[in-house]
Amino acid sequence: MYIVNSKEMKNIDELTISKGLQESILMEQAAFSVKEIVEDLNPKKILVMAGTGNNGGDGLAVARLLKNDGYDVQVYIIGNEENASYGFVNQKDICKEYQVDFIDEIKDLNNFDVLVDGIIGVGLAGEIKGELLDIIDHVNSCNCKVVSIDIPTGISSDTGKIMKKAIKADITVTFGYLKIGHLLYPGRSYSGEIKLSQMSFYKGYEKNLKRFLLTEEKIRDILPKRPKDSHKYNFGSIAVIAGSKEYSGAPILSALGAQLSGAGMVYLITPSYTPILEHEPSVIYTDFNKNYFEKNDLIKIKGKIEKSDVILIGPGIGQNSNDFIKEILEKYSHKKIVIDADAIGVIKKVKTNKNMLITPHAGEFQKLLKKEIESIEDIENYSLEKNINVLYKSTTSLITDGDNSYFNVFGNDALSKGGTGDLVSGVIASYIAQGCTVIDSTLIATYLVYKTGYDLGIENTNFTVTPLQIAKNLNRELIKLRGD
Ligand SMILES: NC(=O)C1=CN([C@@H]2O[C@H](COP(=O)(O)OP(=O)(O)OC[C@H]3O[C@@H](n4cnc5c(N)ncnc54)[C@H](O)[C@@H]3O)[C@@H](O)[C@H]2O)[C@@H](O)CC1
Ligand SMILES: Nc1ncnc2c1ncn2[C@@H]1O[C@H](COP(=O)(O)OP(=O)(O)O)[C@@H](O)[C@H]1O
Ligand SMILES: [K+]
Repeated sequence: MYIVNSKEMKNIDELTISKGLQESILMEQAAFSVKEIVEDLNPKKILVMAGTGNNGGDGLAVARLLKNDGYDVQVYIIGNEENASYGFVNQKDICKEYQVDFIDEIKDLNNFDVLVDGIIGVGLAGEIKGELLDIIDHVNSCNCKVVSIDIPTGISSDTGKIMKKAIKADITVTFGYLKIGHLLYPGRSYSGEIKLSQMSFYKGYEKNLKRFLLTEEKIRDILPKRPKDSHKYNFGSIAVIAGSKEYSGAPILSALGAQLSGAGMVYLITPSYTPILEHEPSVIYTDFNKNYFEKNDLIKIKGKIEKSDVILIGPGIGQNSNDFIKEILEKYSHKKIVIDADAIGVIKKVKTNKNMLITPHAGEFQKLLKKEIESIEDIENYSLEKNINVLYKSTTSLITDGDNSYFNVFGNDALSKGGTGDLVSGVIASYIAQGCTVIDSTLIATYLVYKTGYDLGIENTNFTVTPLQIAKNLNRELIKLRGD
């Protein structure tokens, strides 16, 4: 499913209109779908708040459709009508013909049971100012159900950020395509339930789109088949190079993630003792009885690394092994490498390539970027400049190779526990070993871990789910995906 930004949406609108489909037809389609959703709320008294752009035009059309069906509806216009869009003016003229009731003052919003937010949509420019600030406060403090048209007023459709103030919607009805702002927090929570309505937009533009929502359907398409006539080396070998005296649990979660999701051989190499074999005896285990890896340890593990199709480096490795990590990244840059946790910072010092994936959370990415992340483009541009694949881990995770990006929205707070990331990187390495591309492996792994965490949270509570429990239950999603 495609995701667009405001510029792409504008281009799609314009291209559709250039094909001969009039703007008023699109507006009627948009308004009709909003009207049906408002009707489902069984409202007695409705207020449509209309801005003076096309989002307001949609709002006016909704008011007219509701009025025509006998609903008690009033319209309040916000903004300067001198600069109104043609769509707004046209809809206002039609509203007058249909005797829609306009009010020029709102006293108590609690007199209405449904508010329709047709104030500003994807045309939001800059921060909210002036009288609208108070109106938004008023809307957010009332008890009515709020239905936002296209995107809640005040949420940037490009970043999901609140542009000073924003309306908190119960339902957002959006048209044709999801916008980035619906998927990234805080926009994601301000949007409430999102309803996507079909429109007659010209689909020819879709070839230019490069952002997608990760769906179960996509995972079904890319999940590898396991041939019956096979042996362990058909499913790849992984060298998990992880851990330190301080963090001996992280390697366990990574190795379990790799072993319990289908890899053929998992070598776990840690500096200090890690009781992995108590969890899973099939892992091939080595440690060096020391606190952290040093550069000269490389010679001892060379054989295992060279036998492996994939290297996973970083979980629990600490800050003292940077020279060792750098050496591995340089020497084995021809192999697929998943670079996680403390190993991520080391990529600043090496030449990177598309065999590599980094898996930073927001804090780790900020350190790489040396500034706050302003938008999805910051992550995509970094991926392009560094020529590296990125899994940006957050409440909405982004998976990108710089050219195409996927949003994963399956996770929730059941995952907000130390160790979830270690598990994710292990599962990613597993699917790379099984022959999937780095990006597909990241899609599959994040889907499996997040969805399993989500489902376990429903059964047990999000308080109690642990990464180990998720690791042991990865089979559940796989059973569903296989269709057994
Ligand atoms: N043109 C089309 O084909 C379609 C457009 N649609 C609607 O049109 C909307 C986009 O319309 P527009 O491009 O006219 O833009 P909007 O109506 O979303 O926003 C522009 C209006 O908001 C005001 N505004 C912008 N930033 C502001 C700020 N910071 N503070 C206060 N006021 C601000 C502007 O003065 C202008 O009146 C979509 O979100 C959607 O609702 C739908 O009807 C679907 C079809
Ligand atoms: N509230 C949340 N909603 C969705 N995903 C979450 C949430 N909290 C954590 N996650 C996911 O859980 C994982 C945590 O990874 P990370 O912070 O690296 O953990 P660790 O380093 O302790 O193993 C990431 O994939 C992140 O996207
Ligand atoms: K809106």
